[in-house]
Amino acid sequence: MTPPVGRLRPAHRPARHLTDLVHEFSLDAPAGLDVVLTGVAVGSAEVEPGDLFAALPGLRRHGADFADHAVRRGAVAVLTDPSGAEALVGVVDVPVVVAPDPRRLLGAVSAWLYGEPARDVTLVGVTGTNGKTTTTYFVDAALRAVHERTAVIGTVELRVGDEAVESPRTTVEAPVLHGLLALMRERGVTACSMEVSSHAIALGRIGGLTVDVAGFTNLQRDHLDFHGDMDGYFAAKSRLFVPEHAKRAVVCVDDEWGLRLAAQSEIPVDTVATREDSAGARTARWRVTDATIGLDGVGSTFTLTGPDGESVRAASPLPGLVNVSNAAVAVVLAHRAGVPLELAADAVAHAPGVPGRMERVVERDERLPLCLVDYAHTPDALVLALEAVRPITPGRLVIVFGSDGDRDRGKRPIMGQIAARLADVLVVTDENPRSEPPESIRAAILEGVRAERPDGRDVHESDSRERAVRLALDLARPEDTVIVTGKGHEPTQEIDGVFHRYNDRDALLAAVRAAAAGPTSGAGA
Ligand SMILES: CC(=O)N[C@H]1[C@@H](OP(=O)(O)OP(=O)(O)OC[C@H]2O[C@@H](n3ccc(=O)[nH]c3=O)[C@H](O)[C@@H]2O)O[C@H](CO)[C@@H](O)[C@@H]1O[C@H](C)C(=O)N[C@@H](C)C(=O)N[C@H](CCC(=O)O)C(=O)O
Ligand SMILES: Nc1ncnc2c1ncn2[C@@H]1O[C@H](COP(=O)(O)OP(=O)(O)OP(=O)(O)O)[C@@H](O)[C@H]1O
Repeated sequence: MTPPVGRLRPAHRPARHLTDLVHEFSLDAPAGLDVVLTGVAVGSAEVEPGDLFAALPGLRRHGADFADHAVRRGAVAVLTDPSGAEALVGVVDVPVVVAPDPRRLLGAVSAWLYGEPARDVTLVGVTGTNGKTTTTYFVDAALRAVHERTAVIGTVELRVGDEAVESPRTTVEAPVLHGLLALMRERGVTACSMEVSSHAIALGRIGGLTVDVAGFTNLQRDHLDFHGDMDGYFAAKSRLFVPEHAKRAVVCVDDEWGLRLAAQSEIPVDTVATREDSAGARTARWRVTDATIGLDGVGSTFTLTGPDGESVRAASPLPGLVNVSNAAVAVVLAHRAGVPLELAADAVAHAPGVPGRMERVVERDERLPLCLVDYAHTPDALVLALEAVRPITPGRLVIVFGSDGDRDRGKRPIMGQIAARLADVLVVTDENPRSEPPESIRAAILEGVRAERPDGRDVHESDSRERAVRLALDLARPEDTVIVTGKGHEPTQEIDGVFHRYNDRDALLAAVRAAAAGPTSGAGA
């Protein structure tokens, strides 16, 4: 897939006067200076000629430190806060406009610059710890049933109509978002489903955006390094469910967080209970019943019943009960976004696979085990992924996994313990170690593994993810299942500031080719 740089804006650029911007948003600006703005950017490396550069105060640096770079790349004006403006005196020779909190304003500024493109697109936004990507793709499948051209914004890709580029993150910065929406308008795309991360909400990336329907999947332990505690994390998520950002909501009430969100919501809410034993099963407007896991382990069927007695027989095309949940939420989201219920259910049932989400890379045959790639990288997601795979595994369950560096350290031993409890053969390896020593991350995981399995039986460690995958293939017999978790679709592995091209699916396929070519020597325990 094409890397994203330079491919995200409409061909016909806007042209808006800085003086109009200053007037519209009551900014502080030097008198008498005007320039024409044809775009907006938040990172200096993404600046294109004619852009307004937003120099924002960051967690580590101030964007004003990079204004010079932005101007050299062609920025014609800078939007910043008072301390940025002070730092820029005599540094850049373009107009500097000042707002007390430019990050909060940036979404609205971007929407204004591009002529409010979101108004021309039916928008579904999905948030929650797990299931955003899967649900977003299911929603897209349903939207396609009534919209000729659709778009997807999320972790895996940015897709507008038929064109897709790699996504830099789950939810792009506000200027990129509104640029994408303008591109959609230009290309006749009339519906978009997007993932909304908690970081995006906290950092104002959804400023200037009101989605038609906002969806909530669940809240589980993750990102506590950024949000502090679960209440802080919940508070960030719930800021999507306010009139400024969403017209209505579809909230999964399988957990207490969903119930809490629905209870406090100021916008109309459709609650969905996707398990008969879930927290909101008795009170939810929409309910899933009769969920049956398919015998081939591929999909599941279920009945979805609505508040007005409507009922459809529906299906999830991916294994596991979590995907019943994602499919049910997606059907209700698409229905509330204007897709007839039966049509939405049918489209979700036939949705194509989602890259890196329970993706079947190698099918079981007389020589090879079933091999899957899954993005589970939180304790809860790991439990659910392993539980989903067990029923379709006649032999042993072999897992290759690790945990990210520079992120929530507390979950590492927990992940180790879960893998030791629910899988048979473990290959502990690296994920994205980032700035941390990879061996210390593995050591923390192995501590959890030992707590569950003190004799260290069938536990292996490898300092190379490629070799770990190969080792798993070597160890597995045809009746076993190999599942590689944690990185999903990711096209790179981040080690010490360098992004190496790496992908679990490719590594599995390479390991299969190597196995076909002859015996190998993997890295052992
Ligand atoms: C923790 C976090 O989200 N940080 C975001 C934050 O960065 P920051 O405050 O640390 O920025 P900084 O490095 O101090 O720099 C300050 C300013 O200088 C600018 N700058 C910096 C360097 C440079 O060369 N040129 C330049 O212009 C930066 O764009 C920034 O505006 O603001 C920046 C833009 O203003 C974001 O790019 C950055 O996201 C970073 C890249 C990131 O990795 N974010 C992740 C954690 C994230 O957002 N993840 C979620 C998904 C989470 C999940 O569900 O798994 C996502 O939506 O992708
Ligand atoms: N509804 C769900 N509840 C719990 N776990 C889930 C659910 N849906 C998917 N998962 C698990 O979480 C993993 C990530 O799923 P998905 O990519 O759809 O979520 P996400 O919210 O987009 O994650 P991220 O924000 O980290 O990209 C899956 O690979 C699966 O193991």
